Amino acid sequence: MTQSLILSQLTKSYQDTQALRDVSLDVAPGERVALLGHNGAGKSTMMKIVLGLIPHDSGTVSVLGACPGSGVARAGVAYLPENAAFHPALTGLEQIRYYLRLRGQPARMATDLLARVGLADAAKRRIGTYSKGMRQRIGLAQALIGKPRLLVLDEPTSGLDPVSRRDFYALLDELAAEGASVLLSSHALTEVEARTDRLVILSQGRVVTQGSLADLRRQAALPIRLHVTPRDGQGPRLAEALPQGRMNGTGLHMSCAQDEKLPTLSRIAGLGDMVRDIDVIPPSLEDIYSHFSRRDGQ
Ligand SMILES: Nc1ncnc2c1ncn2[C@@H]1O[C@H](COP(=O)(O)OP(=O)(O)OP(=O)(O)O)[C@@H](O)[C@H]1O
Repeated sequence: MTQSLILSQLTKSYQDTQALRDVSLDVAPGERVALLGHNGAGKSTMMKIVLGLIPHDSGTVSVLGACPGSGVARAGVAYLPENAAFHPALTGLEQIRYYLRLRGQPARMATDLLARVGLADAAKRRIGTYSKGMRQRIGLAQALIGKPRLLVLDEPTSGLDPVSRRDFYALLDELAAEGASVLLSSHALTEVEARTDRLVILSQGRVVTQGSLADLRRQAALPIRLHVTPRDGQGPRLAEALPQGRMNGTGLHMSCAQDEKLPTLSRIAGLGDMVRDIDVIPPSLEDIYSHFSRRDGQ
């Protein structure tokens, strides 16, 4: 399968700042990839290079099999900037019709695009009266013009409420199922954990790790946390039987290495009627992200 995006040993410096160092990354058709990193990690620089807005210093970039910024790449790539600005006096319908005309597409497609992003009811209202989430949806409707094969989305859900975020990711799921590739940056770790296929952690311009959450979890090999709830009146006995744990008002908290999980669980199960319940809490993406960022000296 031809990859939608291939970055190979990409570097980029601005005067004395090295923004990207030897970055290699592929995105396949239908794949949703999240780019994670602290402020200044190089996410926007990477996106600008993919869009053909700035040149890179060395390495290679293939966007839909073509050079970034070429006719083929521009026709197949959509971009949603973090703070998309629109004309406040235009209605959503007028704004999208305008973009359709610019892209040489029939203006009548605007109604369908607005319905797709959940703005059918607000289509005839001025954008100046829209909430931030609604403006973001206008941005997404604009990005969907011409059925893009690669969507580049810079912090697309910042400032959206939880329901709008869920709707946004549901729409990305549909686009990915139709074969579109998605490269998005985000600081909202919990949502990308559940809604993307692969995570790429960028730190100081370098890819420190990438993979599915399960891959990253394996690589990080962080301890698993266990929460053991005692039966009524059994707390003191449980604390004595599991001295490595820490008892608080809700139960006993302890942790163990990944490869100790099953033996530890069977030991706890062997405590019989002292135990009411066991919760196994794997490391979250926040834990994994901090682990890799710390390892990189941040
Ligand atoms: N035009 C520029 N001139 C000089 N330095 C720049 C320029 N643009 C970015 N940089 C520097 O390059 C590095 C990477 O910046 P970039 O904007 O790509 O990071 P980012 O990961 O997108 O950050 P954020 O999460 O804050 O948007 C930073 O050190 C930044 O200061």
